[in-house]
Amino acid sequence: MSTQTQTDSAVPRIETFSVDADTDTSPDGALAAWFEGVSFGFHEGRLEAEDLPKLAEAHAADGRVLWGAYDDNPGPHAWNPRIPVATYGTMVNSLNVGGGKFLDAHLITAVTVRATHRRRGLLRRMITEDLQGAADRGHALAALTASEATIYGRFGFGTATHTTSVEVDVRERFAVTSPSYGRIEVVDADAAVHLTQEIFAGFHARTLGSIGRQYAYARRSSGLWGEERPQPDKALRTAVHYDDDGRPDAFVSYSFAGWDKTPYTMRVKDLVAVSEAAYLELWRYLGSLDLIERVTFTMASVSDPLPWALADRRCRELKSDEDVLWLRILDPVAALEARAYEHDGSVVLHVQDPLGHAHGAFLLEVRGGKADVMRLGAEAAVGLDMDVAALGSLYLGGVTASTLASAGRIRANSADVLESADRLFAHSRQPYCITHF
Ligand SMILES: CC(=O)SCCNC(=O)CCNC(=O)[C@H](O)C(C)(C)COP(=O)(O)OP(=O)(O)OC[C@H]1O[C@@H](n2cnc3c(N)ncnc32)[C@H](O)[C@@H]1OP(=O)(O)O
Repeated sequence: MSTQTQTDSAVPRIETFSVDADTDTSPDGALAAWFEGVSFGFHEGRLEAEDLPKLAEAHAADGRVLWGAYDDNPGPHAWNPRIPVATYGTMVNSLNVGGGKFLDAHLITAVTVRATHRRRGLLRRMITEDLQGAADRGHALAALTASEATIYGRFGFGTATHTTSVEVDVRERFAVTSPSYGRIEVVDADAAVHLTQEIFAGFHARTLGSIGRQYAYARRSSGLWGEERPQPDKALRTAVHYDDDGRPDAFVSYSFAGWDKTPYTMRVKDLVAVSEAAYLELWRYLGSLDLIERVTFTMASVSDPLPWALADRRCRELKSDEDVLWLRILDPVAALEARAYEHDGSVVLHVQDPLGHAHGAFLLEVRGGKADVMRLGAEAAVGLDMDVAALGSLYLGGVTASTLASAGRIRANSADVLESADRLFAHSRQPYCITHF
């Protein structure tokens, strides 16, 4: 499928296409040119022709829609004009919105604009058109993971989940004190590709804020594919934890940083567990690796139980806190009715949205954990007033209305309204997303 929009030949022509079994995967095809555009935008190397069929298979499996902006007026010696000067991609995957509920999210990825064409409104053009399309197709929200935190707020995205980066000293003083169970096995890549998918499915089903994973993930987490290319990553090892009944309930994939790096370090690439107990078992395993002095993990939960399970909690050093999921509410009625609530109550929200999708006043009423949301007239009394990006941050309960009010991101007409909004949006657990896309 391929569609074109507009145009006046002075501005790049935008084309969108999807990938299927018939897509040309030769180095001269539009798909290869699109990948070259993405690689250029993220400062990666040129594409290897042999990788194209596998990359195409992955993009087809994800149901991605690819956007390219083409400059039809290139200079005399310009790089191949078939390579887009801007790229953009979308796909749909599920977001866990708590209480065993899921919402299909419109995911945005692969956003690049070539330096020669930047700051002329190409991103704005693509994202504005795309968000309108997603809203027209009935998506209640869009999501992305951002390369820089300064880009997407203006388009209505707010940070909704965070992870922490930790370094753990696993020398003699390291000991996990929680009760031990089950067993660990090192598995080969072919088995790992299935096991990591199965374990992730268990994690996704129970974890607020989790986004379903794209096709390449299990291949990269198992070492069948590397990070840069769909070729084996021979340095990556995968260990799986099985419970007492032999069911796989956690995996970790990791690689050694090398003998020239001290302290000797194991880097966790991916670590997924269906329960806290299984998570701690993986740490017990990582702590048992001979010759290793330090383990690094960049995707720990902000409510990580590890320090509380260590004999010496100072073994775990917190290095940084990073935003992961950015949410953009497109339809406040559908989005707010879809999520789970742990407390009853009601609040009137006034939402400012420069793009219009979520603009308006809404009464959110929760009874018996079920939400009803009604659109009100502009004259409705204000409870909370916020822009749509703040609503995206509030949506999964990763930050409270009070904190956003303290930061000047929300205005409340009384302390009582803030307090009831805090209760209404709160989840007993912090949202945790370990999918980058
Ligand atoms: C979901 C993802 O894929 S995240 C990956 C994003 N991509 C990258 O980081 C790759 C490197 N960067 C780029 O390719 C480009 O600079 C992009 C895509 C970030 C921006 O593309 P452009 O076409 O230059 O953006 P555009 O001209 O439409 O700018 C729109 C607005 O965003 C602002 N903006 C754009 N990029 C940035 C930035 N990096 N930091 C701060 N503001 C930015 C512009 O100033 C403009 O603001 P305004 O309209 O409010 O005045």
